[in-house]
Amino acid sequence: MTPVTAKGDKTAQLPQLQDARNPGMLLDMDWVRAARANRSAIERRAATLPGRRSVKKEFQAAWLARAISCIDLTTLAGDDTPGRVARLCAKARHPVRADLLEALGLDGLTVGAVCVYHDMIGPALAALQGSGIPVAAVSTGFPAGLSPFRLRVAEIEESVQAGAQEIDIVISRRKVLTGDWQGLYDEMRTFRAACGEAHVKAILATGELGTLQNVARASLVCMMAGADFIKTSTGKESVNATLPVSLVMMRAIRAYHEATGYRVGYKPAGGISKAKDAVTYLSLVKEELGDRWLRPDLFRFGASSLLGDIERQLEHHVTGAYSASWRHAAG
Ligand SMILES: O=C[C@H](O)COP(=O)(O)O
Repeated sequence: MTPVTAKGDKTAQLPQLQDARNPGMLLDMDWVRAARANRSAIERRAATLPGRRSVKKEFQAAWLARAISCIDLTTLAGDDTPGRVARLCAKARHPVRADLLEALGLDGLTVGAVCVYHDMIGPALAALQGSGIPVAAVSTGFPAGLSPFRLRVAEIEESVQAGAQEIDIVISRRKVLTGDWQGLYDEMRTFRAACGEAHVKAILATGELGTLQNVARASLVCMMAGADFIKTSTGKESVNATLPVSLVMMRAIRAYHEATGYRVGYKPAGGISKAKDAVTYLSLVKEELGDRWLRPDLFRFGASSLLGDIERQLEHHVTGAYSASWRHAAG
């Protein structure tokens, strides 16, 4: 077995890099209108990604450990209970069996955050106390974002008050579909202000935006309005995170960084449940945005069931055998 410590990324020991938070800028409609997305070229490029052997076998464990450190371990179900959230948080603290972590030289590895509905912020905070793992709350009438605007803003304020350090808001899809970019900008700006010190992730719900061009434009508008992260999906749309959408959003992030100097984070979410898909996403981030984005302050997976498969793969890396997937139920 190749030790991760040899040449791999010891995620748990990464120094925290502190970038200035994206303050946003005035809405630049010329830039928004100029944003284009060539669907066939993007789909061609995305189709080549999963087949490419961009991660050598000996580094796979290190990449999987990095993926774990970037997971927003999520439960967003109507039947969530404090008990379920406490179990998820225990998994967030110890995402991989201690003997495997020790064998890999990765003591102290945790996930990036735990993501819950507002009602579960308290139980999550209690279960994560002292761990340094932030609690993220979905907000603004998640997942549809169709409750009265005043209530959506109040929901953010209540979640921040309750102790959420990250707020995942949903944008109004109709503002994108009707080309109301000023309306989207104003809404996002208000959400960002309501978050205060809490970081805000803007969920675009890309599966409901119609075109990749709309995805590119909505990404730019949300960043101009001060989003700390842009996120693909709620996990509740019929189409969630995809590689073509990820390419479009990452290129918007790159363009925004080149123009303003500010780094905005990226969070693909929904339907990512296999370790090999996680590695494909990480490779794409590396190629499109560079190594600086391969850290939890700039990259997260929104996932409820990815961790179990990654743990299985790590177990295989250490022991040479696969365990049954039911043994990795939580996460
Ligand atoms: O933001 C996170 C998503 O809701 C998780 O989606 P998933 O359950 O398909 O992993």
